[in-house]
Amino acid sequence: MSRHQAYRNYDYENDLDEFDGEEDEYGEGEEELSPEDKAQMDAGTAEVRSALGPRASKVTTAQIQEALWHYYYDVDKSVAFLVNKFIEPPAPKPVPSKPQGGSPFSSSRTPDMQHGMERTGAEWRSRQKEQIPGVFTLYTPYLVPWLQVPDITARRQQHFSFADFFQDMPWLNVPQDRQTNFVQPLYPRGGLLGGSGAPPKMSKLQQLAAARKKKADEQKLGDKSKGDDSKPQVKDATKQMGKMSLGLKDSGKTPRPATSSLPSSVAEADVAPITPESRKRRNSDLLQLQGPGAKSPPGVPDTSVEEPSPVATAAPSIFAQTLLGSAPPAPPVPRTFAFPYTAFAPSVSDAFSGPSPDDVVLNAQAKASNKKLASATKKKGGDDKVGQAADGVKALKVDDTPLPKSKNLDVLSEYEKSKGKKSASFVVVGHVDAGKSTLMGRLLLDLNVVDQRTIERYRKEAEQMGKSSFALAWVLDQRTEERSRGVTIDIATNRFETESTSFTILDAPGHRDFIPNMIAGASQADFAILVIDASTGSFESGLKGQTREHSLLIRSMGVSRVIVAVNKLDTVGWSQERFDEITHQVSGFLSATGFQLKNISFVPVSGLLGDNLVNKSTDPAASWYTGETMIKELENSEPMTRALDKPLRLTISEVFRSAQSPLTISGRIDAGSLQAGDALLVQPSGEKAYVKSLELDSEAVDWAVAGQNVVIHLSNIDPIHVRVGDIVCDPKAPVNCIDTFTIKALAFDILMPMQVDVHRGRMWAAGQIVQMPATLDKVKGTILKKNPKIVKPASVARVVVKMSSKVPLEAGQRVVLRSNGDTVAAGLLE
Ligand SMILES: Nc1nc2c(ncn2[C@@H]2O[C@H](COP(=O)(O)OP(=O)(O)OP(=O)(O)O)[C@@H](O)[C@H]2O)c(=O)[nH]1
Repeated sequence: MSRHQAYRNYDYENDLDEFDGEEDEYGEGEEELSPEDKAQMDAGTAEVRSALGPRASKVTTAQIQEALWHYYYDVDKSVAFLVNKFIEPPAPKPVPSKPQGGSPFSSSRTPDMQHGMERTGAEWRSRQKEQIPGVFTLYTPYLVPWLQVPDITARRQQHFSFADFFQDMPWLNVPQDRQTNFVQPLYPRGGLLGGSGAPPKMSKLQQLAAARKKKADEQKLGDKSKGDDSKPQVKDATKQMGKMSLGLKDSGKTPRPATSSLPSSVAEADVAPITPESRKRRNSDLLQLQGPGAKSPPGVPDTSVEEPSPVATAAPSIFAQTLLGSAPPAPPVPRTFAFPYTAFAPSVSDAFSGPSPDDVVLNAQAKASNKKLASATKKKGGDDKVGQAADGVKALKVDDTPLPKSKNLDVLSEYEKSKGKKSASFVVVGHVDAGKSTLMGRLLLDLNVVDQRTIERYRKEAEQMGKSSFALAWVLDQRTEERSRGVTIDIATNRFETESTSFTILDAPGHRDFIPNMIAGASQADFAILVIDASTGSFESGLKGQTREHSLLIRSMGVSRVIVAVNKLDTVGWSQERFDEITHQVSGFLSATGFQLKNISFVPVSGLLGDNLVNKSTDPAASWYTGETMIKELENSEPMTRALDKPLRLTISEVFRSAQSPLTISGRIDAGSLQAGDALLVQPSGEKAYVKSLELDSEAVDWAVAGQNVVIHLSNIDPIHVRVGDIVCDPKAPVNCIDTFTIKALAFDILMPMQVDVHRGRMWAAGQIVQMPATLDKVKGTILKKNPKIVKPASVARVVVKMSSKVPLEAGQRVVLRSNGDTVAAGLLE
């Protein structure tokens, strides 16, 4: 039950009913006698009456019972009380008109009352309603219930005055003798270790000892002045004391005003003033100790001059002085300390007297090439060596490798003139185990890119690992881990040629853990092959899995043409019905994703058996299909329009060492062109490099244009500045590194200000959605709502993302946003 429900259901009426009993003025109900009390009271009343005899008529039953209650049914006490108060009261004493000192608090507590104070407060209150006649009750319920004073009736009769009652309270007329005298407390004395505090009082014995010591000190000083060396032990002890009392001088020298915190004897002493001169002197002493040539290192501030005012040092305590006498004068102790390395100054200064290892290398290079690069090393010794060695290091940084020669070709006109094949890249996507790698392996086998013997070898090896069905997939899955696990992990590239086109395969992993690699593949593709597993149940599970996500991603990456390979139809007996069902469903969600139906083709295939890949299926069960083979569909696919005349942009997909260069890169040219000898800029490192040579399809070429996958051998750059995912660009029109960008994003999931991973090709960076300025109309791009708090899935929104570091990004590029392993959005940089 919630608290609100509990409050709602609370039965106030009922609970209040429980307290509707009569309450007295003190908030408590009247107490009634228990049956036992009542019986005891009745018996006690009878006993009191019989004890009083005929006098019993002079008291009422109530008075008897009150007395009994008061005295805990003690009949004798009750009788005595009744006799004294009601039957034979004593004659009233004369009451003084004014109280003579003292307090009614102490005087009014009669023995009678003190006995009676054995009842509880509640009992007192209950009794009030039945007061004994003639008893004045000054009742203060919480503070002084015992102020019920039965014997002050007389005072009441004389007009009780509160002013009199409080006459000597502290805030009124307090007599002098009752006023408080505040005595300063005794604080613990300091001074044992020379701390603060007044000089401690000395006992007579201590005074005697001190006087003796003083006398002995005076005698010692006299002896010293005479050159008397007869008491070495005392002298040693004094020396030790001198060491303890650093900075103390004899009272006769350079007196300083005594401070109130020091004992008089100590106040006579003084802390030796530490002047800049004394510090300098001390430092020079130290440097002398360290050896000739030692000096403060350059750039190190001279603290001996700049040190602030001296710090007071501890003086010997009175106790110590009593035992050992006052401290003799001691030399001032430096408060500066030498820098630790100044002690090794000679060796430091010698460090650059000879040629450095760099100099040695430079000299060797100069000898070999008859260049005089190492002129700086001619001079030996001296302070200039440091600068010269630095020059040598600088010289090392400059790569003296001759710049590669350029033919200065007009690449675009060369490209126009060339009658070469068109080149196209396609990415193979689909749910895990849909048969992507097997399909591509079979395609390469049927195209004779891979020979049958290789496949047989793979088959045997795969059989040994219990994965014989993966033999064709091994054509693409080359990594040991991929083969042992039976899954593609990274993008596998391969290439083949047809009569008209040079194709690059980008085989993407289907497993959701490797989506970033799939994104990298999709970012390089002109079109895509979407592989669907047609076997029973697999198509359905694939639709829930990566089939849909991959479709969204390739569209988001700008791929508009897709060939759907309805695979493994051999497992369903080449069922046309199954094919039609899959075609219907997939075309539905692909068109919903943004693909145009005219750009979607469906081919029923068996990657394992090779049906309808390069050759038409010979299976009679597949005779119903009259369409194109997979390879024909590929050839019919036009690659994307190339941005040939734009500045060079290439995303590095591989970095490796080759026979031609210690630094070779490969990647697809996204825009522009390049030729051997060109200068390149690598971002984000900002380092310049040169194209030593380049290759297309394993053949050396002079130039390459957008859309081609090229291998570039670089020179004049350190490999540490080049990484996979970096952008190679034209130094004259470089891509800038930014940390904040705005994209027009298609939301795959709910978007809100949140942490995201930003993917662009192989580049990855941590980021955060910091703003969502608007949701947009999908078709027109007009603003639907400004500053939405969240963006729903399948909506298009303008989103601002801030990354943790600067990365090369520019307008027109496509990025994917992922969060917690899921793709949440993808879009185009604005
Ligand atoms: N019967 C039959 N089996 C196939 C066919 N194509 C692939 N397979 C089998 O499906 C399994 C998975 O094949 P892969 O090529 O590794 O699948 P994949 O899509 O590349 O897998 P990932 O890249 O790891 O997502 C293998 O055992 C193949 O032999 C086919 O057309 N028919």
